[in-house]
Amino acid sequence: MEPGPAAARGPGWRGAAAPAPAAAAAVAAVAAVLPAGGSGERMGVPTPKQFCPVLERPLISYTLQALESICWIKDIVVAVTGENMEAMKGIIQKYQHQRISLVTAGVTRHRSIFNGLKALAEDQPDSKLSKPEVVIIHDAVRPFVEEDVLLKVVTAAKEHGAAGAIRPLVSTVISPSADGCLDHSLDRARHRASEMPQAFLFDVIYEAYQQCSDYDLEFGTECLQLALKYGHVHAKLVEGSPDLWKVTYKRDLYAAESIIKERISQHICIVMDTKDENHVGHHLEEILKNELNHVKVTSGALCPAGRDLEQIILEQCYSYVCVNVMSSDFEKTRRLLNMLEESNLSILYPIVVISVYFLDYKSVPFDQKMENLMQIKEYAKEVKKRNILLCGLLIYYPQVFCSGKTMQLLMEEQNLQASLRQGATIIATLIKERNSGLVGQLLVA
Ligand SMILES: Nc1ccn([C@@H]2O[C@H](COP(=O)(O)OP(=O)(O)OP(=O)(O)O)[C@@H](O)[C@H]2O)c(=O)n1
Ligand SMILES: O=P(O)(O)OC[C@@H](O)[C@@H](O)[C@@H](O)CO
Repeated sequence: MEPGPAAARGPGWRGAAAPAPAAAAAVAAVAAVLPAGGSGERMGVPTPKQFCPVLERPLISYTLQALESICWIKDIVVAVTGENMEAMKGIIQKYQHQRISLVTAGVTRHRSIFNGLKALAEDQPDSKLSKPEVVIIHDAVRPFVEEDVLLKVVTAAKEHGAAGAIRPLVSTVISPSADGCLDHSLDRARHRASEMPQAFLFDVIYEAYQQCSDYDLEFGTECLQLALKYGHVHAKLVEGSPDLWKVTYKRDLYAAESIIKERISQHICIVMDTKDENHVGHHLEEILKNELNHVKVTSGALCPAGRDLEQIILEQCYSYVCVNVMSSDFEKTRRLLNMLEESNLSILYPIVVISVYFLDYKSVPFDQKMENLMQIKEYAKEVKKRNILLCGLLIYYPQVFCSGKTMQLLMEEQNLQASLRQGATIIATLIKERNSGLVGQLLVA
């Protein structure tokens, strides 16, 4: 077994690990076993699905991050095949996962889980981990597991001996006859789908696996059934959320990527160095707030010393709009990128940085400014290596607003509003899609 290094953090992590909720603190010790030794045949690709990339990061890393962000889970045991052991160690190292121990998977899911439990049992010669009171079993390919459902199944397992998450059935379950016709169907309203996480008093599930028949180890798919059959324990069933589904087919990877993109696009920070309420950046901020319901739009300054910006970075914001007015240099953007790189924020999720230039590109000669703006291509290539997606956005900002010539002011006001609305639409799309194919591009509103 290989313990892993210190952890990286992602959305949902708030600085020092949150204190354990009272109910969890009532459980003496909790560990988790993650079966991750499958081949992912139904995914239809050579790479086992737990290692398939989602936003250029292996799927299993999201599940590890979800579990390691919960401070009352003391140890996480992951079962992987021998041929994937080095790859798994590399993932733990790259994403700085913590409290991870690796064991060799079995040829079936139940055998993998059993190997994970043996690592936690103190009756094994090479066991380095202490036996938990309660053990969580969770498929490594179910990345969207939240603390509340884990706490519910752990608390229920302490009382009942076993507990598992369930979901309403989407399709009706039927039983075919030998000749391939309908024999009977089950009343869908009286049945549920068994999902994960599940939790057990360690002794209940470990003894069940030790008594388990070879047939059950080979063909079984339900841990709760083992606790019932061999331990006479009727597991408590806990309603789970829709996001607990198991990534099984390719479509599930697309769904997982969409959910992750949606989650990290919920907060946009407008970076500008002014408190002037009439600053055009504040108009852009207002339009973004109106365009994007349920998205938090805040503003942060790079100086003095970017203190409030540092707080926004700590709050795990992954989307930044850096506002430059009547300038085409990179100084502001460069300083923002330096702060983001120092924060290590982009280890877990791609950060989008949009460098916005308000320029009167209809009346100001383009040559010099354009040359500066084209630097973005090279700069973007550089920061892409650190998972930062940088692109530029040119928003038409008539000079009349600077010279204050009121006679044209009204005429140009509508043009500016149109540009700001189009700019906000482009910003929203770039942040939502997080398409690495657009890095280094200069878009025009
Ligand atoms: N011998 C096995 C088989 C499966 N699993 C794990 O059990 C979980 C759920 O299993 P499943 O979705 O069936 O994964 P695969 O067996 O990889 O998928 P398939 O049946 O499509 O091959 C996955 O995290 C998988 O890696 C495991 O640890 N050991
Ligand atoms: O059979 P699979 O390996 O695809 O899935 C294993 C489990 O996730 C599945 O059986 C759930 O119903 C929970 O027990």
